[in-house]
Amino acid sequence: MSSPIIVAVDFADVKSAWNFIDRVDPKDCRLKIGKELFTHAGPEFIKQIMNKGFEIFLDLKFHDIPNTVAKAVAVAADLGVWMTNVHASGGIRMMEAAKDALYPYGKDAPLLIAVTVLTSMEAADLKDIGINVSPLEQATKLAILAKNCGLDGVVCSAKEVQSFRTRLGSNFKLVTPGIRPLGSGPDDQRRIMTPQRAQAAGSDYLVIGRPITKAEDPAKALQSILSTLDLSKS
Ligand SMILES: O=C(O)c1cc(=O)[nH]c(=O)n1[C@@H]1O[C@H](COP(=O)(O)O)[C@@H](O)[C@H]1O
Repeated sequence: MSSPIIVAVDFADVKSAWNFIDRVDPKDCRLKIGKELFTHAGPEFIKQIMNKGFEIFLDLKFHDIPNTVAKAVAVAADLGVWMTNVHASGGIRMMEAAKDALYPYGKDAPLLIAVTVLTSMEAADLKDIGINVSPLEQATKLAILAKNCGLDGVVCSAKEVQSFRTRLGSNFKLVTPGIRPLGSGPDDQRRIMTPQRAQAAGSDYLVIGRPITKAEDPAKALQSILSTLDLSKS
């Protein structure tokens, strides 16, 4: 697998999702199933996509008491997904419980990553919820906690990648949504970057949704973004 792209399969229904998935090769991208499609279609749908050879990022951003999150993460591992995530702001005990729950799965455990500061948030949004530091400062604090808890990486903005790479090392996975090719509007995203710049900054995985899923021809949109990336890198 040389593609760094994870497509956010945020379609409203299974038929539209299959229209896209059936036209894509697993070597061109991994697929992220998030709250919308998971709530609609559930684990059976994920099993069907995995049977087609796709690696799945189950993005349910668990954020709850440690016991609840640990149990949920173990169910994700039973499902056999490649990656899953929790909110770092759930705290150290929650992240440690999630990591411990994956211990019995050994090398078959999914990658466990923590969301730092959502890419839809900027300084003013943090201020609204009582956090009076910049997104970079807050994301850095949470990324260090996630690493200390033994997690495999974080979800962050590509704007934070250069700094995180230096502080957190080359093996810590940096997964970046908020990716917008030139000419695509930001939608609700605030800390955005183009695919090429995110890759050049050192992002491991680029999570891309609407620039692909809302395109007239999603499979073609994916190929067009891929053609701008260096596929020998990942
Ligand atoms: O965990 C995520 O995947 C995530 C974290 C984050 O900070 N920002 C973010 O946009 N995401 C997800 O990444 C996808 C981005 O989609 P687009 O904005 O349509 O490209 C969505 O499915 C979001 O749920």
